[in-house]
Amino acid sequence: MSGAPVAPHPGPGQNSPGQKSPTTQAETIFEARGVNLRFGGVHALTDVSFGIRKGELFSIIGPNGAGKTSMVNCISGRYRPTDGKVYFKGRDVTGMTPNHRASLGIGRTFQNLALFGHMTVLDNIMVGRHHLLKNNFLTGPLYWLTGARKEELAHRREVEEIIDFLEIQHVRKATAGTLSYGLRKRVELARAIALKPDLILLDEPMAGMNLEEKEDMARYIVDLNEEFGMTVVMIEHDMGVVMDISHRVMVLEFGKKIAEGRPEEVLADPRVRRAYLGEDDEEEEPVAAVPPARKEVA
Ligand SMILES: Nc1ncnc2c1ncn2[C@@H]1O[C@H](COP(=O)(O)OP(=O)(O)OP(=O)(O)O)[C@@H](O)[C@H]1O
Repeated sequence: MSGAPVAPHPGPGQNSPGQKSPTTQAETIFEARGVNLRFGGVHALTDVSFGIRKGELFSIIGPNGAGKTSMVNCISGRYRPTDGKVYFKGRDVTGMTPNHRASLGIGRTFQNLALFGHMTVLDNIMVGRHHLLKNNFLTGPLYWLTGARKEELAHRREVEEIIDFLEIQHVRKATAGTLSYGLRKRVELARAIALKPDLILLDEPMAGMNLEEKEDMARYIVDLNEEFGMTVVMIEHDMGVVMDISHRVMVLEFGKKIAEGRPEEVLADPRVRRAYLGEDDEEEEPVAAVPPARKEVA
């Protein structure tokens, strides 16, 4: 375990009555310690520390340029912190490549769609699952003897389950590039789930969606978290959705963490109101009307 920090977070009593509590005595699945990230003179992240609990739906919010994508890239391995450490399942993964981290269980979707537009939905979802297959080109010729066929069938079954879960059966044979934006986002999510990550990073999963598409996507994300048991880390600009479905929220501003906590705590935080939402201290209005859907789901 290399002296890694897997201290349990304080759990009981942290959540509102009735709210599902994955955080109760949950272990930390990811931890950032003193992360700094610089691009020349730009300080994208300054001394950011936080922990994500196993089974949690954790959101990162902040104004444009606050460092949200930079932080997610430090989790996925796309960026390496200039200083500081990141830990996944108790292992120091700071120096690991994105592929290595993916093989340990970190999956992601992108802010801008990254599908193969000329391939079918099914093929897009199958891509990348190869590292999950035990049989390879050496055992391939012994297809009927080595269990490769059985493995392929099981593999397809799982992909079909994901297709059912995201309700994209009707487009499974369609070319990805021909689909509506909302559907393509869903296919991208399907592909990320197909890698069976323990922690999934969702970069603006609802960007560019209409209200109905957003509601659908929010439901899929909650189900993914609750039914598939995946830890979810989400960047999302739609505050209503973030506050509605997240267990905890971290707020960044100019690359620094200015708040972290349950949605209601973050909403009430004067620094968040002032800095992120541009409100005066005297302002009495609530920051957002937040329907308690998350609590009903529980
Ligand atoms: N590859 C890069 N090279 C240079 N500067 C970068 C790079 N990536 C991010 N930055 C800078 O780091 C800062 C944080 O950017 P980042 O994209 O992480 O913010 P963000 O909160 O995700 O913003 P947005 O909401 O607009 O996507 C910005 O000043 C940005 O210009």
